[in-house]
Amino acid sequence: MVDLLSHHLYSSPRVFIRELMQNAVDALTARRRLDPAAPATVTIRTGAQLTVTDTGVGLTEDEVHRFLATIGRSSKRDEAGLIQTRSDFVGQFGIGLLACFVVADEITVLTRSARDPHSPAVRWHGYADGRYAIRTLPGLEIPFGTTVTLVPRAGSEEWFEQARLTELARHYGSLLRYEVSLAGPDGTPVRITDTPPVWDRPYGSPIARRQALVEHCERQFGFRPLDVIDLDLPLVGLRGTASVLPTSVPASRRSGHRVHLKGMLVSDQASELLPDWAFFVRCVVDADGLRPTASREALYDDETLAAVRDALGETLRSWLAGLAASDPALLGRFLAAHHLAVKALAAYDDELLRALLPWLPFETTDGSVTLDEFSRSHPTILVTQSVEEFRQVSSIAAAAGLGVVNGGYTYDRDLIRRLPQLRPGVSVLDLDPDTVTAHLDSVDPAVELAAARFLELARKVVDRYGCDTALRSFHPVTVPALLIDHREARHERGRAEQEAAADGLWADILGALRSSAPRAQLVLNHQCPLVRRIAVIEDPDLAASALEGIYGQALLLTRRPLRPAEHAQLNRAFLGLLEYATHDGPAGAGAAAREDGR
Ligand SMILES: Nc1ncnc2c1ncn2[C@@H]1O[C@H](COP(=O)(O)OP(=O)(O)OP(=O)(O)O)[C@@H](O)[C@H]1O
Repeated sequence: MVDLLSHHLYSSPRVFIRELMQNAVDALTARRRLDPAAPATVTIRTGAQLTVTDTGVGLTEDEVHRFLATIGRSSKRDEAGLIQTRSDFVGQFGIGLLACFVVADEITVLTRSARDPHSPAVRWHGYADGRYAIRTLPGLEIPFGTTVTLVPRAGSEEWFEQARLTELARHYGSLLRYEVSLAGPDGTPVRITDTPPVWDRPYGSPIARRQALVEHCERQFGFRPLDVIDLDLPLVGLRGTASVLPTSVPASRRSGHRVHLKGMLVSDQASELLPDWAFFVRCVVDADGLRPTASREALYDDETLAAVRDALGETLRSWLAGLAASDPALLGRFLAAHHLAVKALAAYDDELLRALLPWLPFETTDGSVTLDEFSRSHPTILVTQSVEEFRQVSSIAAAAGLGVVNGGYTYDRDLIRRLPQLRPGVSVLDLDPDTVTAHLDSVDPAVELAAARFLELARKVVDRYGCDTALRSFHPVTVPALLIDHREARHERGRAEQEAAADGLWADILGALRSSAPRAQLVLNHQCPLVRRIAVIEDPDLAASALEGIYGQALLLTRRPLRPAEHAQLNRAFLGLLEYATHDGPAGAGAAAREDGR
């Protein structure tokens, strides 16, 4: 058991100093309960051996047998042996001292109980193989308290080196609530504790306090925060700060928070302290009411932790909502870095959305603007389902005066859809192909009639690809045609292709899935000079090849990945046109172009 609990429980030998400091501090807490005026110091001395001396409650011989010498026993539980989360003690499991066996073969504890002033001091020797020996020392001149001595095992000397030990003791113990100091071989003590914590110190002014918190964040996390938010949950005795990162970090590179329990650092990587969406802050907190796991290296994931997570999330949420009113410039800088996190949050929170709506940027046909701004010029907002759809229609829709928002990014579509609840008078519609075509100018009936033969041919050519044809007039004139297509139409084409390639039962099943999805539409642009020229080509084969080319180009304009059948179509169209451009016959396109000087 000694081996299991010392070598296998902890992630690194370095925790032994944390366990020693923690036992000393708990002993001081127990002594102060007996005598609030008792001295309360912990002194660590290192050299050939390490000693940790406290002026704490000490142990009687009987207690040494019961608590120190028995694995899993602790004097820090209640009468029934239950762990009291809200007690003042850090320890609770009765195994911490065993961490010392990672770096030493032998632990010596010299202790004298303040609880029973007439009982003599006791010296206990514990060995890594589980044996122990006890000796009582006559006389009462040894002061109350305890000294633990470790002699480094061969190979573990590095952990006893003064500089390393100072750094470790500060890492774990800087917020411990009693004074801890450390002296090296020359005997000069340095302070380990740095209390009260930076957020609880008295300052001359709020500006001075803020400056101190900013500098503290720079030291702890290495960045200058946009803002520092106070965290305070009296119910679990939690206090601390959340520092707002100045730049965005990918959610996948999220790092955790520094959590102290009753002053002792439990983890500097605790990500479970805050909700997932709060990846824009790094926290340092000290709490009384949270529980550590047995290795004291992580937080125990219980209901209290869940409630703390919610409550801290609420603190951040109200900070955000408050910022809109108190410091819009800061909010602007914050959103420039973290709008994705805020959108994630606003997607589930009406109040926050209402507060932040004027500030959240969206990609629209008017550029990157807020929805409030956008809805002023476009009371009907059209939303695309995907980024490709947006790219495909945005220039044409903008030219036609339509207001389109890119709904393809995570959260954006959900947020836009909630806009009418918050801004009555604004309507939000999904952008479908019919909406776009309806807004493109129709051509004069006479023009349409004149182009009837060409349109008929176009219909025939693109029908093969499950697509309808229309002739419209729109800007920009350099675009010969627009392929308007939605997801269901693409899906239906894919299904039809599979059905054609399949046989027997499978074809029947696919046939049964046939849907009446709206067909894609190739909208030819009558404003485009190229289309006008193609419309009057006499040779039907050349006209068909040109239409194949136009369809292929419109397909490329959609910027979506092409399916094998679409690649084949492009290939055919390209080769067909090359064929015409290069063959020598009298009706050859190359010859025609040469003749009229083009
Ligand atoms: N410096 C000390 N002064 C007084 N008693 C001590 C001291 N160190 C250890 N003890 C006694 O030994 C017991 C066992 O210590 P140990 O560190 O193994 O466990 P713990 O502190 O109770 O719990 P945890 O495993 O959570 O650290 C303690 O409960 C305490 O009674």
